[in-house]
Amino acid sequence: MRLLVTSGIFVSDSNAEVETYGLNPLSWLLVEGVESEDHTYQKYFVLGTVSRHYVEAGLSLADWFKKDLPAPVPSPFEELHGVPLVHETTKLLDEELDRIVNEGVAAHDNLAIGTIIRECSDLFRGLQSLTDCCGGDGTTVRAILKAYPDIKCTVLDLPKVIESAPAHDSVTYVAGDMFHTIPPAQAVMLKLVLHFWDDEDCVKILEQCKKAIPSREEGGKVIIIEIILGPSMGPIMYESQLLMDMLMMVNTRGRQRDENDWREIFTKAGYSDYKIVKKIGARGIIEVYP
Ligand SMILES: C[S@@+](CC[C@H](N)C(=O)[O-])C[C@H]1O[C@@H](n2cnc3c(N)ncnc32)[C@H](O)[C@@H]1O
Repeated sequence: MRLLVTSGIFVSDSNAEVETYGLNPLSWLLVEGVESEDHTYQKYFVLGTVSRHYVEAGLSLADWFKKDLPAPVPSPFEELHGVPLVHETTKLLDEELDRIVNEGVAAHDNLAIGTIIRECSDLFRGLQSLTDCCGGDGTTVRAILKAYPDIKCTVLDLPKVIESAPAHDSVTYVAGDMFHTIPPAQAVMLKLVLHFWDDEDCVKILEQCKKAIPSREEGGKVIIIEIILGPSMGPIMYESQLLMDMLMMVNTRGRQRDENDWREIFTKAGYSDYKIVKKIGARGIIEVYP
């Protein structure tokens, strides 16, 4: 417990007659069953990152760097274990790991959506329609609809995800492939999607988004919620961003990007302009205009 207190996971009250330990905001995230909009239970994200498979992939990084692997270069995880992470074949490696990772990614991705809706009210205000591209089971659009019930929301994801998504009167679910076509809307949202893909695939995804939205004058935009690497939010947030960059490098073909990287991708995909709406914690919100 002393080590965990020193590492910033718990607090202790050493003035008490008997030393007592308490939760801080970090360990609070590991408490299950909290009824609060902004609370998502992060146990599975932690279990994934400390799993044998993640750790072994991290340890294989030095060998991976020295290999002359043909493009598309597999991640160290894929090279070592033979299957990619967060993929339909991951369960062939280990069913329990696959379950933990899927739960962990969902918990991580839904962390702080309430804060984004509250802090960036202009992002969704006045929107007539929105497609959440790779929107999973629709958790994000359901949160948006609570605040903006008039937006016509569509969720695009792979067929196996859409099959098990809970029905909702105001949400249209579309099973498909974002590299092929994206359901049209005034705005397309990509929340924590592009960090899974290399630059070339990001350009392809953004080209499809551009086909799905109207002109800038008609309110067309792509909303991107991702890390924008850089020290502007202070050393702790920057370290978190860099650790997430390492996590993506070891386990996926993607990475985290700084503003220059983002600008280059937007330009290659044919967009005319972008605006960083806000940075909240380690993540940022970007609007990209056709
Ligand atoms: C990390 S999750 C995205 C997170 C989600 N936007 C959120 O914030 O909760 C990645 C999602 O992309 C979906 N996906 C992967 N490849 C896809 C494709 N080619 N077309 C559509 N969806 C895809 C996966 O099924 C998964 O639900």
